[in-house]
Amino acid sequence: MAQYDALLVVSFGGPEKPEDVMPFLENVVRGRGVPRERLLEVEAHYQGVGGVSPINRQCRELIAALEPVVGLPIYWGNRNWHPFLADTMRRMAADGVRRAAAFVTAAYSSYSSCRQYLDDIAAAQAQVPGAPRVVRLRHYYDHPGFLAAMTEHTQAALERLPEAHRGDARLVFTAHSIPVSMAATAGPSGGAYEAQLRTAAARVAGERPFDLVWQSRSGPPQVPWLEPDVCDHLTALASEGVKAVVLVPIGFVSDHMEVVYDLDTEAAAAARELGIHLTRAATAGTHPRFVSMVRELLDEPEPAACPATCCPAPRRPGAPASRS
Ligand SMILES: CC1=C(CCC(=O)O)c2cc3nc(cc4[nH]c(cc5[nH]c(cc1n2)c(C)c5CCC(=O)O)c(CCC(=O)O)c4C)C(CCC(=O)O)=C3C
Ligand SMILES: [Fe+2]
Repeated sequence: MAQYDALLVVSFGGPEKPEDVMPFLENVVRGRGVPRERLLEVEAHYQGVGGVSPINRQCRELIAALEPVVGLPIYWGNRNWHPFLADTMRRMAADGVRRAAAFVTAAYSSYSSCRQYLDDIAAAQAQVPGAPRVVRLRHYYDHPGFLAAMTEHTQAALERLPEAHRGDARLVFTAHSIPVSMAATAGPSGGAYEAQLRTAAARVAGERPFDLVWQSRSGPPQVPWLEPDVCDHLTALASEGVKAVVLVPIGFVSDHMEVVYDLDTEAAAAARELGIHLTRAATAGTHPRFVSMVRELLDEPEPAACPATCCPAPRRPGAPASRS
């Protein structure tokens, strides 16, 4: 069993009031070539819900659920909004933390879902004299705790469909789209983001047929991203005669903005228009098996660090090679 003296929860971060929204978005897209129009559109999604992303509250709820289970002091730091990782690192150093385990709220390999978090942890450590050592807990997309939570939530979403449609409803798994080039270099030998998602989706689907599609595309339009988009896929399913769909956001671990806007607002409207009965499975959130998974990960031997070559930062013409 590895010995840690603290757990560090590392997340994306989100705005908590209307004035936070633009500075948060600027942090997310700095040097990323996301068109201004796309940014203003996304700003409107956040302002439409009062300028408050659900993600910080969800992190606090996860930490509250972890507290009685992990038996360690828990710290929390974000990449893109308060509490920022560097500020948290400073507190950890002041509290005398020497060796922390990091639990990242992203389960899969890719630059955006793995390496970028590691780079941001390292950048925060570099800013803080006496910063603790940080060991990132392993990827957990195939952990029985994560899969049990998603399987139970998928079953519950199936049961929310009208009874006559439950038998032949299609399971449609979704994850954040990423640039095709980023997908190609994900993990130690490439393609890991999609392969891991497919593994997790197949385990949750069991005997049922399923599809894996993409959501929340960003970036400049001339750059290819993973397709099909979930709304286009619903259109295709409707033309095949599919009458009921359960959306399963297997790519995320809480019901944050990408889930409540892109699925519960946009995809739900598309389904209504197409005459498809649609329900959406909850993400892992604070499901007890997801919470106990973190404890189990802490009890494992120290995981090997990712090879330095995996999930490289994408080359972005005109942008600095790396932000951190
Ligand atoms: C793989 C992946 C995950 C899953 C792994 C993980 O969870 O980390 C994820 C999660 C999230 N993405 C989020 C929000 C945003 N992502 C953006 C933009 C981007 N995402 C990307 C990838 C991912 N993103 C990429 C390649 C970009 C393009 C810019 C770049 O190359 O980096 C933008 C910019 C505006 C736009 O959407 O165009 C926003 C606002 C939120 C917060 C939700 C909330 O506030 O509740 C969360 C959890
Ligand atoms: Fe994102």
